[in-house]
Amino acid sequence: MDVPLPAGLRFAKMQGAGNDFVVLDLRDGMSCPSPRQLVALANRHFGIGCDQIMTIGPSEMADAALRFFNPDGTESGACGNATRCAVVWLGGVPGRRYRLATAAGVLVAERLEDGQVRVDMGPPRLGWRDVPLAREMDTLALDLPGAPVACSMGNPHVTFFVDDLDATDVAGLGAAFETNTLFPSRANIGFAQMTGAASMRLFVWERGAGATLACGSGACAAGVAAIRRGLAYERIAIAMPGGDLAVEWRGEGVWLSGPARMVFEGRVG
Ligand SMILES: N[C@H](CCC[C@H](N)C(=O)O)C(=O)O
Repeated sequence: MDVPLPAGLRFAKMQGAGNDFVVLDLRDGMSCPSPRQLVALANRHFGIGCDQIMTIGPSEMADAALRFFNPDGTESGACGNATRCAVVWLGGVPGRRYRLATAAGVLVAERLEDGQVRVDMGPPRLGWRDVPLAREMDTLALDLPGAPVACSMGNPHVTFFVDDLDATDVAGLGAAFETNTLFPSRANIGFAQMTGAASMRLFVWERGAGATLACGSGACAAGVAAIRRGLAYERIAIAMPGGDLAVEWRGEGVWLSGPARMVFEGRVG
């Protein structure tokens, strides 16, 4: 890891349910680090360390434009927890609706009176080409062991329903399925255990990041999967290792709610 870090780069460290982010505000003209520098900044030993880097840029059609980069340097079209953190960074005025331009579309988000932040992640894309899959298949039960459910939230998600999450090899199975040839863009792999008609436990192995303490778009995908399978109704409480999220889906946009916190601000040496 001999990539020189961009000296003087100002950043913020934020987290949502333990999913942690380096936030780079480029709206005042600060240049975006190179892809190799982004990888170095995300490294937890040689850099700042995070699950994703989020850049916040100017936008003519929204309050800001967001981009998301995994620690392996790949860019994602969606990142639910980072999007929620962006609302806090932009001021987080309760009751104000923030419009955030992303590769998956312009999302609407707001700070709730209890301090949590919720975002409309847009509708799930349920077709096999949307995920995307390498060949035509029913996304409600993929032709894979465990017959998982697939969708896109602007990024590809596959959700397995398991009886005992603690007995599930999340890292081994997650890494194997992430790069399965059925997923030409790879995939985020979720493992969900229903704990009631309106609740589940969820672990996610993230594409390009590995196991994280929470995954916002993964929670949306798992909630949609449960509702499509008839395992839950419109709103689901989702307990993840780093904290609790909530997902609501009534057939249109998927609303993701949860905590979003500033941790510290810093400057690269
Ligand atoms: N690793 C994901 C992006 C981050 C998703 C997650 N952190 C979230 O909150 O949605 C991907 O490559 O699609």
